[in-house]
Amino acid sequence: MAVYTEVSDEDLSAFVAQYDLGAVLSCKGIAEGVENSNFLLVTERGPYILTLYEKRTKREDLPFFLGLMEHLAVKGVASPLPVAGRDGVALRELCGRPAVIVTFLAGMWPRRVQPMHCAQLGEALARLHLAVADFTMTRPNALSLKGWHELFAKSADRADEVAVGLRDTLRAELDALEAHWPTDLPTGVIHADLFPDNVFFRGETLSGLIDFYFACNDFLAYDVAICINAWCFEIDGSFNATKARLLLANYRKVRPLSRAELDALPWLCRGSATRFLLTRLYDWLNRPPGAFVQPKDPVEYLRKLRFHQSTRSLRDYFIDDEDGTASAADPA
Ligand SMILES: Nc1ncnc2c1ncn2[C@@H]1O[C@H](COP(=O)(O)OP(=O)(O)OP(=O)(O)O)[C@@H](O)[C@H]1O
Ligand SMILES: N[C@@H](CCO)C(=O)O
Repeated sequence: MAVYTEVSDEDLSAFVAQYDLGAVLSCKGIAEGVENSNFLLVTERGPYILTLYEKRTKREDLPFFLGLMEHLAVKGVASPLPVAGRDGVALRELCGRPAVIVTFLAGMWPRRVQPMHCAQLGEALARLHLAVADFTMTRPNALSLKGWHELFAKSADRADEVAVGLRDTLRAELDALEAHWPTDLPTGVIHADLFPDNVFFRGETLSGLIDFYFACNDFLAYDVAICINAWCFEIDGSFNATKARLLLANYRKVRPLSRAELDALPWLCRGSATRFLLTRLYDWLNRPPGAFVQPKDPVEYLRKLRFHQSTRSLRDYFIDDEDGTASAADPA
């Protein structure tokens, strides 16, 4: 559970009094997420989400994130909308943290990802990429190559506490990524953290996307790679090619991927695996004492990285046709 900052009843009432939301009926810490402190806030006007932004969400980035959510609402992408106080301001302060109330999105994230979830995700991701094409604010990706090196430097000495040989693996992988990272693919605003717990479904239908706090400008295909890693592996670590094909095929129905983007996918997947391995490793080694949070397993992403490093790479699964179309053949 991620509640790093406790909010007293008095502070909460004074905070909510700045909005036209009526009185607070209840406020409970949310038992999910690792980045920020989230509360389900119920007022006389209904349910909302109260977020207090913690260490990794920089104050100066918040206008970009909130502006993006407002832009998405205008474009009809189902996602939370920041709520402004009576003074018209959405970004406020609570308990010494930047804080925002956003609208509540109904739905549940899928606990067991099925192929049909991946199909809908592919389409929603492509629609998101099209919807942000005219969003004018920008934010560089702080968690790309340079940021990975910085995270590695902070964790290298203790990396082998998590897995023997991890330090050498990461050093070699960062060198390989430096040599192979693409330079001129189509860019735009990406979600950059579209894991199953950030995609809501009502019944079997995708109902919305949340958690835009890693959104940034980067290669659009890198977002696809992040989703392949987050959605298309099974609990036993095996890659599910059916899910990946559905994700890609439905993405490409809305936003075609160029040959260059398809060719780059294996390296984008390795980069994405390295990115989440590094942040999970850092968080694992730097767990705040007493915080009500379950850190995510770094080794899960080490396994995904090893998969992408292996000869049975993505290319073998579906990037094998001359024209870049997905292949149906599974090279068993
Ligand atoms: N707008 C919303 N509507 C409904 N539920 C929400 C909303 N925003 C957040 N939640 C709930 O809070 C949980 C945590 O939110 P969120 O994913 O934004 O937190 P986080 O700390 O940034 O987590 P993550 O580890 O995914 O980065 C979600 O899984 C969801 O249950
Ligand atoms: N989605 C991230 C955590 C939130 O940044 C992970 O699973 O490592």
